[in-house]
Amino acid sequence: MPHYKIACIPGDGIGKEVVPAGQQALEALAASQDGLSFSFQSFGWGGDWYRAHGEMMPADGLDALRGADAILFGSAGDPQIPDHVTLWGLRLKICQGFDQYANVRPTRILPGIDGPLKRCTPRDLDWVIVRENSEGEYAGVGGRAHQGHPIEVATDVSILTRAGVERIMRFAFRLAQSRPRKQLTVVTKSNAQRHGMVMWDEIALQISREFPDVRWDKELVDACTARMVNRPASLDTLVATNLHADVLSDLAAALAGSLGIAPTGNIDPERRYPSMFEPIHGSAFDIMGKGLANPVGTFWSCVMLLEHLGETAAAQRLMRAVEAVTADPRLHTGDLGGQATTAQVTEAVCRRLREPATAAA
Ligand SMILES: NC(=O)C1=CN([C@@H]2O[C@H](COP(=O)(O)OP(=O)(O)OC[C@H]3O[C@@H](n4cnc5c(N)ncnc54)[C@H](O)[C@@H]3O)[C@@H](O)[C@H]2O)C=CC1
Ligand SMILES: CC(=O)C(=O)O
Ligand SMILES: [K+]
Ligand SMILES: [Mn+2]
Repeated sequence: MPHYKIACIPGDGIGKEVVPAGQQALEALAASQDGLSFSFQSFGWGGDWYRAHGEMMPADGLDALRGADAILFGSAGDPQIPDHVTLWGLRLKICQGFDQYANVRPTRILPGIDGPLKRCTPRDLDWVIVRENSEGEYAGVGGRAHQGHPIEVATDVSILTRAGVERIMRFAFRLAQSRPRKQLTVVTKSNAQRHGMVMWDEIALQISREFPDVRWDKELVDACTARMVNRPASLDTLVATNLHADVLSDLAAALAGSLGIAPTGNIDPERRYPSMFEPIHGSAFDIMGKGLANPVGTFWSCVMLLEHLGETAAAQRLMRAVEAVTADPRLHTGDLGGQATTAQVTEAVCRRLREPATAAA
């Protein structure tokens, strides 16, 4: 009988609201499916932990997570603490510590959601962005000197390694191959970034030869933003560097209706370590603590978590429950133009999950 240990890290801001919602959905799922069970361990790391202990998580915190089957994460980001301290002290510490090098970000226009593009139907927008999640612009390499002096200097050096690019390209081609259209767009900037991105392009070509059945093309990142808006149906799977994909995926989420619905998996494809699932959004300082956050991005992240565990039927059941709820505009939160609260949306999803399997399935 499958029993899964899930580590929950709500973190900061609306993470504290959406992660408990995700846990409730997983509990409702288990309660209504024979043989599926979870135990949850919650970690109070983040800004409050920093105020109490001077660090975002304990130095040996990764050891406490190592035995988990998966991690459900909220957000790192506190209005009183610099953003680079919160992000590097928690989320990136886990992503890098567990070498979760593939960040996977699916985007679709869910039923009932009115996207901002007037000529884009739900059939036209069905993307997965693969974000390199271990190096590139967010490698953390660089430094600052002579602070406050006129000669002050600061660098963030983008690092691309052959090993790092090969593994993310292989992952992206394989993912594209598993989707019906078998199509990959390699996002680049090899006109202006004339070293790392040129190697990126060369490795894409090399890896493409292992996947003769995948159709692929290359797009400069600036032009890619326009293509996402003007020709969404021409895209399917995309692969991009850490920074490029970070930006493109917020755009993708907005084009699908809201930042509040989009999910992420921070995946270790080799399964040496637990993978971590989270909504793509951050702490949302403007709405935190008010019970207004859209929990759909977290529910969808739970769907990805279940898929990663091989619980395909449960994943589909949760996704259908979420889609049934987004189809009802009375259950839309403020980011989607509605008035529903986090609790109302969560209760509606859980109610559907508790319905007899045939009705919900
Ligand atoms: N993975 C992580 O831990 C991330 C952390 N952050 C951190 O979060 C903090 C705030 O960052 P921002 O740039 O403002 O991005 P954000 O994603 O927190 O918010 C951007 C806008 O989207 C809205 N929004 C986001 N999620 C929503 C939801 N579930 N329901 C309804 N509305 C939602 C917010 O209200 C805000 O207006 C910063 O400290 C940042 O570093 C940001 C992105 C990811
Ligand atoms: C930090 C951030 O924006 C992200 O992980 O998407
Ligand atoms: K997040
Ligand atoms: Mn982001």
